Amino acid sequence: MATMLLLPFRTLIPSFSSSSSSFSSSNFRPAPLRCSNDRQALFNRIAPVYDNLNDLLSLGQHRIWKRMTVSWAGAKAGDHVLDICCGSGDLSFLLSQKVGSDGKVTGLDFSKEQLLIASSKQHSKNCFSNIEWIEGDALDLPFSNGSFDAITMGYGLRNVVDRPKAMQEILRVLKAGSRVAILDFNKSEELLTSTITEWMIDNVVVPVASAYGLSEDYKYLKTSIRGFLTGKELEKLALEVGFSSARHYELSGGLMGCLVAMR
Ligand SMILES: C/C(=C\Cc1cc(O)c2ccccc2c1O)CCC[C@H](C)CCC[C@H](C)CCCC(C)C
Ligand SMILES: C[S@@+](CC[C@H](N)C(=O)[O-])C[C@H]1O[C@@H](n2cnc3c(N)ncnc32)[C@H](O)[C@@H]1O
Repeated sequence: MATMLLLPFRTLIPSFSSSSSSFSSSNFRPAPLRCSNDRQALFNRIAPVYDNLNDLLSLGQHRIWKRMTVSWAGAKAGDHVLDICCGSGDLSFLLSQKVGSDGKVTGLDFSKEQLLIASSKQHSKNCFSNIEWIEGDALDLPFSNGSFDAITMGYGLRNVVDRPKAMQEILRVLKAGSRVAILDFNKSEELLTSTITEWMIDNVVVPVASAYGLSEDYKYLKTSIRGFLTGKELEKLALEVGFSSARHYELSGGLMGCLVAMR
C-alpha cells in the first residue's frame, strides 16, 4: 500500500553487483559504486529517527536554516521547483508553501525509506498535494534541460560520490537566470569553529545516536565534513561547472553554510 502511494517511482539506481566475470582496469570501478550503495543503506537505516534527531540535536535550528535556504533559492508562486536529496521532505514542504497550488514541487532521493516518511507526512496534510516524490539519483537526474525555476539541496552535496557531476546535473536542469541553494555543514577554515563542530559530534551527536544503535552512522558525519569543501571551494566548483555567479553564506556562527549559485 505504501509503495502504491509513492507511485510513480522510478528506480534509477542500478544494482551495482558486477555481472562481469573478468575485470580489466577499464571496467573495474567498484569503490565509488560501493560507497554510493553504502550511503543509500545508511540513509535508509536512519530514516525512522532522522527527523526527531535533527530537531533534538540542532535544538530546532535546522528549521531556520532550511527556511533561509528556500528563501535564497528564490522560489515563487506558480514555479516548478526541485528538491534534490529531499530525504524526509523538510525543504520540499517549505517549497510547497512558497509555490502554492499553481506551482509544483518535485522531491528526489535514492532512499526509499526516507521517501516513505516524506510521503506519509504529505498525506497527513492536504495542502502539500503539489509535491511529487521521485526515487532517483542526484548524479543522473531524470529531467530534461532547463526544467526548473529553482532548486534546493539540503545536506546532499557532501554525501554524493561525485560532487562535480552533481553540480553539472543541477546546472543542466535549472532554467537560465534561476538559482540553486545548497545547505550543508560548513567546513570552516576557522580552527575554533571546526573544533566546536567536531566536539559536538563526538560528545553529543554520536552518544545520542548510540541510544538508537546508530553511532557508526552518525560518526560518518565527522569524516564526511572533513572530506567536504570549504565555502570558497564550493564557490569555485560552482563557477567551474558553469554557474554565472556563486556565493557561500555562513549560518549559526559558521557551523552551517549555504551555497547560492545562479545559472
Ligand atoms: C539537519 C542536520 C543534519 C542532517 C544530517 C546530515 C547528514 O549528512 C547526516 C549523515 C549521517 C547521519 C545523519 C545526518 C544528518 O542528520 C543538523 C543536525 C544537527 C547536527 C547533527 C548537530 C549540529 C550541532 C551543532 C554544532 C549545534 C548547533 C546548535 C546551535 C544552537 C546553533
Ligand atoms: C542528510 S539527508 C538530507 C535530507 C533532507 N534534504 C534534509 O535536509 O533533511 C541526505 C539525503 O541525501 C540522499 N542522497 C545521498 N546521495 C544521493 C544520490 N546520489 N541521489 C539521491 N539522493 C541521495 C540520501 O538518501 C538522504 O536522504
